[in-house]
Amino acid sequence: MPPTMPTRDHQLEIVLRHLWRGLLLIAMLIAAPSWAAQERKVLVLYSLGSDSASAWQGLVQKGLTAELARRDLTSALGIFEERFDAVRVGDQQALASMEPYLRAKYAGIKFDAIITESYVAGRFLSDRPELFPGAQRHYVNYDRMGWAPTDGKGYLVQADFGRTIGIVPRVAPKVRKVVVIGDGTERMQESLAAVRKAADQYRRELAFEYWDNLSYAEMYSQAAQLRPGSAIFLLPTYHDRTGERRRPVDIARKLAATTQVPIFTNWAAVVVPGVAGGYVVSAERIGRAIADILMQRQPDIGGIPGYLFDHGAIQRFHLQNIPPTAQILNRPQSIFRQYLWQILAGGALIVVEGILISALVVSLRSRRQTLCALHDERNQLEERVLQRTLELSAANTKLEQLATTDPLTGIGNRRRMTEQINKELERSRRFRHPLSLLMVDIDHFKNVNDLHGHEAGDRAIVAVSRALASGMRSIDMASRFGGEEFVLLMPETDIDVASSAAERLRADVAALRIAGDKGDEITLTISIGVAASYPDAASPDSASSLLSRADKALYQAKHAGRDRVVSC
Ligand SMILES: Nc1nc2c(ncn2[C@@H]2O[C@H](COP(=O)(O)OP(=O)(O)OP(=O)(O)O)[C@@H](O)[C@H]2O)c(=O)[nH]1
Repeated sequence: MPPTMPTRDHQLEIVLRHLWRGLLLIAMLIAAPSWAAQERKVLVLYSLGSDSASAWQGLVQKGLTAELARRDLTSALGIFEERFDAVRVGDQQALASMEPYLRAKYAGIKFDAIITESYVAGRFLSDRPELFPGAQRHYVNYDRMGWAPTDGKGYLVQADFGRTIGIVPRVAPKVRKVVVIGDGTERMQESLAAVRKAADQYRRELAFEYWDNLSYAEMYSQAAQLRPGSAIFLLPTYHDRTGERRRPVDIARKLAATTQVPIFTNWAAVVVPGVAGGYVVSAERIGRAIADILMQRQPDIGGIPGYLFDHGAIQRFHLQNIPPTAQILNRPQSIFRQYLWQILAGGALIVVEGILISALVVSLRSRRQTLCALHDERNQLEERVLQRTLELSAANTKLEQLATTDPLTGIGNRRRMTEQINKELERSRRFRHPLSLLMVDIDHFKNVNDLHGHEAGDRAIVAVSRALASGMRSIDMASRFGGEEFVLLMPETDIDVASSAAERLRADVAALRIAGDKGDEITLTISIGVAASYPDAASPDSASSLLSRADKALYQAKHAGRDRVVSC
């Protein structure tokens, strides 16, 4: 049939339904805190014990506390809980002393409501209408299909054995035989009857065998012999044929370790690692339903059963077609999920370290660049300073040279000669050598200037200076001491050698022929006064005393007629 468009009435209905849900939600949100504020007093009666021996009770409690925590009611003072511990001590023993105990304990408390967790507690309350008068009664029941209370509100969790059996051929299509494990108790037989009825519709594809009258030893031994193609459907049994009592969860564990075939069940608490699972009643959801009743909300009883499977068993028995709504237990976490926080923390650390290292690298690089720039700058500066120093030194040398050089002849001037005389006197004293000094003066030079002009006079002075300089040893020194006057210094030379040298020089100058301006030739003569200083003399010479003695000798040479050498 083709889909039809919603009518106007239908649309209105949808809007009203949404509006109603919204109002209900607001009312519930307001109700939760007001419940706590008014502090209703509610007694929850459990059929089961509260210790670790009861896996089922543990899960119910988990669901209840989780739901209360979600509603922020964990610390509400008005919630009371009592337990019959029916499984461990037996129904009758559990019931026997509960009434006087409750009457005595809660004599001063008026409960607003009593909630029973399952049949034993429910039957106890239902059989005692005078207990806790005025309290509303809520009966949660998931194990006795044939019983319904008349004095309060019943919440029957429908055990759907059709679905619990129907899931077997769906997930394990090769299974041909299902072994149903139960016990001989009245309650179990009631359940087994329902299972038989449900199994009827699968009798063409599955053969059923019922193990409800075996000892535990027989059960495990037979289970070990089951071959692939079979499956076990384990009901929550607490007894064997001999009356021995064991918890369903322990039986399930032992069976899972013993048999080679998948184990299905209708109880969430039995789905331990190795048990396949199935369509089960969830104890945790029963706990949440009790919490809802406690808070005066409508519990989701229909949502209590659901598909639940063990991941390991799915793998081991290659189960397929698992319903998508199924809850999968013991699924191994991926390495990523397992170490998510460590990975995130490690990643964050790496990022932070990366940022720090980058900052450090940037800072180091910029520091290095700054240092390089500084280094370059310093090098350039040092180079410039060196250059300037060299230039200055060269300039100083030049200045010094200029200051001590005669510009006309290029030989040393009076200043340089005076310094040199002092140095050589010092050396002469230290090395005990004689030192001779020659004072040379061109004769009648005024006439040269007058006759040939000043420029020719200059050329004559230069010619004499060269003749003197080239006529001496390399360790001797010539200087122009004044206008046409020269002083020659001869280290390590005594008066006789100096006089001979002077004679030779005088002859050299006399041999000079200097070109005049008019094509004529100029000839010159010189007069020389020689003086010598001896280190072991009675009174050691100074520069001026040595010069003075040579000057006197020169004066004598001039006075004696010029063009001659006089020693003293
Ligand atoms: N052309 C030239 N003449 C100079 C220079 N220096 C000094 N004279 C001249 O040298 C002459 C020196 O003359 P005097 O001191 O009288 O001595 P003289 O004429 O040489 O006579 P005696 O020394 O007594 O033989 C002067 O006329 C100076 O002008 C110079 O650099 N160039």
